[in-house]
Amino acid sequence: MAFLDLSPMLGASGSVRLPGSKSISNRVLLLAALAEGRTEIRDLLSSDDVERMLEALQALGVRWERKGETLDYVVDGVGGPFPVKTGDLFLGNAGTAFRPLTAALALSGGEYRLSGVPRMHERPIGDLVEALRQLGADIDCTANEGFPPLHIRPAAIRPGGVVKVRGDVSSQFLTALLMALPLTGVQTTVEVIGELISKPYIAITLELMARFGVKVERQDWASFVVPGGARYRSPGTVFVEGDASSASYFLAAGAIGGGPVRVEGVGRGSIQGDVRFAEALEQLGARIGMGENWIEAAAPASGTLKAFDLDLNHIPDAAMTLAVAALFADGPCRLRNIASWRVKETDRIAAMAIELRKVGAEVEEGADYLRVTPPVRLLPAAIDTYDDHRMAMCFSLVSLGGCRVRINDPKCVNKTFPGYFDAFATVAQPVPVIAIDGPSASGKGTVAERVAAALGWQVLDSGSLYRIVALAAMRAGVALDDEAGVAAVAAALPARFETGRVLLGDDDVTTDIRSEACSSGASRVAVLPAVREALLGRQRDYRSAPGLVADGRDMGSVVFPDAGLKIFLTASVEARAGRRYKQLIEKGLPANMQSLLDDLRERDARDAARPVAPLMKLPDAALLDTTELDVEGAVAFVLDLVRDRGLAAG
Ligand SMILES: Nc1ncnc2c1ncn2[C@@H]1O[C@H](COP(=O)(O)OP(=O)(O)O)[C@@H](O)[C@H]1O
Ligand SMILES: Nc1ccn([C@H]2C[C@H](O)[C@@H](COP(=O)(O)OP(=O)(O)O)O2)c(=O)n1
Repeated sequence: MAFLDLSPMLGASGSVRLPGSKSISNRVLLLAALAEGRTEIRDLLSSDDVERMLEALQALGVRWERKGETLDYVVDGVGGPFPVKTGDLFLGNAGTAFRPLTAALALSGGEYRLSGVPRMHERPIGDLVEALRQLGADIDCTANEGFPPLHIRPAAIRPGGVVKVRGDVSSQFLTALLMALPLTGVQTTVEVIGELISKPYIAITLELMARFGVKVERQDWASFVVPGGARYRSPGTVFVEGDASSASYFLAAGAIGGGPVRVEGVGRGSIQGDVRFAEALEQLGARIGMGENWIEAAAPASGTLKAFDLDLNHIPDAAMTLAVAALFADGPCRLRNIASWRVKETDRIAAMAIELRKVGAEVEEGADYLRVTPPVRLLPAAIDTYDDHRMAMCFSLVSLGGCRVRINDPKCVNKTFPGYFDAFATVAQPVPVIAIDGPSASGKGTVAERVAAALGWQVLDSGSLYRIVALAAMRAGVALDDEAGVAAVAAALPARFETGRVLLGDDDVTTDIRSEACSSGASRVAVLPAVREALLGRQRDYRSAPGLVADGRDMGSVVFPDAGLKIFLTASVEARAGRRYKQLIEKGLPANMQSLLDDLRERDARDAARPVAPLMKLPDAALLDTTELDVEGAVAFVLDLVRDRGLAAG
């Protein structure tokens, strides 16, 4: 399974230009297709769901063209029902394509089959089919009644009068019906049964229909009159606003990670209901700024988000972002009136509960609510995303808690936001790492410790972990070439570092691990891939604010490939043997110059030749040869580079 590892972040600030709104993109495409005249659409969203709509329109005889490599399209409207009267349409998991096309095709007088991915076939559409049947449409649910796939046949449509549709499962049924009804040319009233959910999405529908010349008369949110003789007419050019739901991740990043983070493409003038996510964030204490076409969020003055109890029916999609923001609140939070989550790309209430628990939260799941109690400390976890773009985007925010997080199947964001993780990387600042790799006795440990002390950062002596593993394996009687056996020792290693001391269980092994037996043992267990894998997460957990200096052989290549500074520290083998000799004698340990030289040569060869994580100078590492350089000189070299790259704050 493909995954993306996000590093622990220090914070977030900056600015992001949002991709186009999915809701607006797919509505505008359909309206432009049904309208008379040519419509120019600017800044259309480029994503899977929009692709599905474009393919379907083409198959139905609508001519459209993309202007070069831009996000601007031209659609030649067909001025009524679709001209192609038969078709077999695959619509993936795009609800914003499936529902409106179902309604428009049911009233188009042709024979069509509509299907999608397996999850699409689990998402209800019965209420819409029922409403269309009241108009005389002939629609078959070919697998299970109430669910796609669908088979539509030509039928005598009886428009006019009153059509009833349920509004409490998905507001897309009402949207679909309203957008299709002008095809009949007859005045028809739609009455909503049950409390209409997600009203702001209906507001988008009405606003866009009006721009295409059809004004629907609304009485409360209960009944809607589509006028007779109404026809869609192209308004000429339509600009697609930035996606307000996508904005929520960046605004939350600003509120959690210090900020300010600004999103451009939505603002005060937006017709999307999800801009009200900013108000919800404000209730959590975030500081919000807003202009005509931008919104900005920063952390509360107190630094911590306030616990909340909110009815989120009006912003069902952006509300998912609040479930993850709850991890950063100062107490238990409740998200209410979110039952529609259960019929989205996945059962989002269930999925959210499972994944929030993985990072340490206590979660209570109800039919239409979630209660999230934030953990004292976030736990690193691999997050499953359920083919749901919003799950993937939401959980990227965990990294802002200074906690690494793995996102499984990160490409699912392509549904609405293919460049999401790149955009996230432009506002989130990873905890900085200096990776110092090089051969034995080149001075890595000494330099790493001094640099860390100068910066006030954490330090990781990764070699000592391999040494402790070798010692623990020898003590447990596990042969050093028994890969599974040593890996098991490594995975459960009860090792701790305490001010200058190394402890294995309750034993102080500070001196023991420096013995020649442990040095050569470490070098032997370090060639075993399963051992390296077992120590990977443990090493990455040393990365915490304000920064980390890590030394070893593969700090820059494997453990922290995104390190802001990589150093390859080396010296001639004679110089290194001389240093090691002096070091051992000073510690009162036995030492022999010739055997140290032989041993270093042998270990250099083994470290460089092993197939996993071999020792080498990476192309992006700075070379530091200390054969003729003292410790102070080496430390100054590294600190100069830190300054040049602006790696340390202040
Ligand atoms: N640039 C240097 N010049 C001289 N001696 C050094 C230098 N860097 C380190 N040393 C000494 O060499 C010895 C080995 O260094 P150490 O940090 O343990 O190496 P490593 O971690 O690379 O095995 C230490 O006693 C250290 O003081
Ligand atoms: N990141 C690391 C660190 C050390 N190792 C191996 C290499 C060495 O043989 C042992 C011990 O490492 P350490 O840095 O303590 O060894 P030296 O003091 O340099 O001899 O572990 C590794 O493979 N990967």
